[in-house]
Amino acid sequence: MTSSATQAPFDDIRALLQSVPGPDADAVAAVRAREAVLTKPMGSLGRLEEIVEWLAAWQRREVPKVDIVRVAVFAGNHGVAARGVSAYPPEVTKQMVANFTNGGAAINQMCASQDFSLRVYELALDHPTGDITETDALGERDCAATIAYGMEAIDGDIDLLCIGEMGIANTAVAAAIAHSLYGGAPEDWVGPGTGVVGPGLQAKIAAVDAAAKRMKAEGVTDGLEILRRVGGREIAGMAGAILAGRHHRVPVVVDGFVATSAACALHAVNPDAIAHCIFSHRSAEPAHTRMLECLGQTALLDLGLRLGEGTGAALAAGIIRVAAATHSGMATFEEAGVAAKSSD
Ligand SMILES: Cc1cc2ncn([C@H]3O[C@H](COP(=O)(O)O)[C@@H](O)[C@H]3O)c2cc1C
Ligand SMILES: O=C(O)c1cccnc1
Repeated sequence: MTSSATQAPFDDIRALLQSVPGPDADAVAAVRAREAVLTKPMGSLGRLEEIVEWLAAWQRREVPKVDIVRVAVFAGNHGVAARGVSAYPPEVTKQMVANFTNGGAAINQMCASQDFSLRVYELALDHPTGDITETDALGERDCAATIAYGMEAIDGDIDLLCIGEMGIANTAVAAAIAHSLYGGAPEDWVGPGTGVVGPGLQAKIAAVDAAAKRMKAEGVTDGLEILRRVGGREIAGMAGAILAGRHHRVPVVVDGFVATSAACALHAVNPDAIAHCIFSHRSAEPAHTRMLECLGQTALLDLGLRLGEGTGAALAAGIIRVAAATHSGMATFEEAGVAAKSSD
């Protein structure tokens, strides 16, 4: 036993990451058995059928349901924003949080129109993280506390959690995480984000390069360490929400490029820790495709989205809800008096 005096802030999180429960094989078998007798040709609902199996595995329900959906948006500010790596000024983070509260953002409409609840987690917006080109974004205690705070997104009775973010400059930070974890060239991971071009784009490439070089020079390869040193509070919060979802039978829909970087950090520690996650969409941020490849994931949608805020996740959750309702509501061949397949 480690005594509390010698315990490091990340110890509990590492223990949770290494003790993730596996899928519910009985629930998956029940879904497959029912799928085989529903009034449609086998496999004809394509990926929707896989989604229902995935829900069963992680909700641990033989008949999955998606009645209560929550969207959790984590907001943070970044020291590296001062380097001009975004097309927008850092004040926009706080202003957009107010917009969320007042119901004016894109994610508000997507939640309202689908009857999803929206929670916004403001993470020390007046205290930006350290500039990752020169120093660590967060101390271990601060990062661990933010991950723990993110775990609260799972409280109450929910069937599905969508995670999203708001934080000016966070596509640079997500790129720094990916470049530190997966190597390559900084240009492989840097894109326009909110629309940065010219000198701003060059500054963004230089910042991501410097952050990843710092990790290389210090020999840092651990996912949680990379998250705290070149990541940010909203990304740590999303990592916590993903981890809590797994331990509380709540599957998680991960939004675009920035949200995926939180999954990358966890995946680097334990690849199985994100098996209960689905990736909502392929972001128009070019490096998202490469990031998804590193995780071995295929996103559900490809709509040219490049917003964040959980918007892609909320759209995907609508489809996931329909997949569950279709599976649970359909009649079997026997119930409907429809002739089953005549031959193989
Ligand atoms: C008005 C506005 C609303 C947003 N909603 C999400 N983002 C998105 O853009 C930011 C990341 O891009 P970058 O790294 O280029 O700053 C994040 O806040 C992300 O959620 C927004 C950005 C803006 C300007
Ligand atoms: O895909 C994303 O998460 C994204 C892309 C651009 C800007 N903000 C977020």
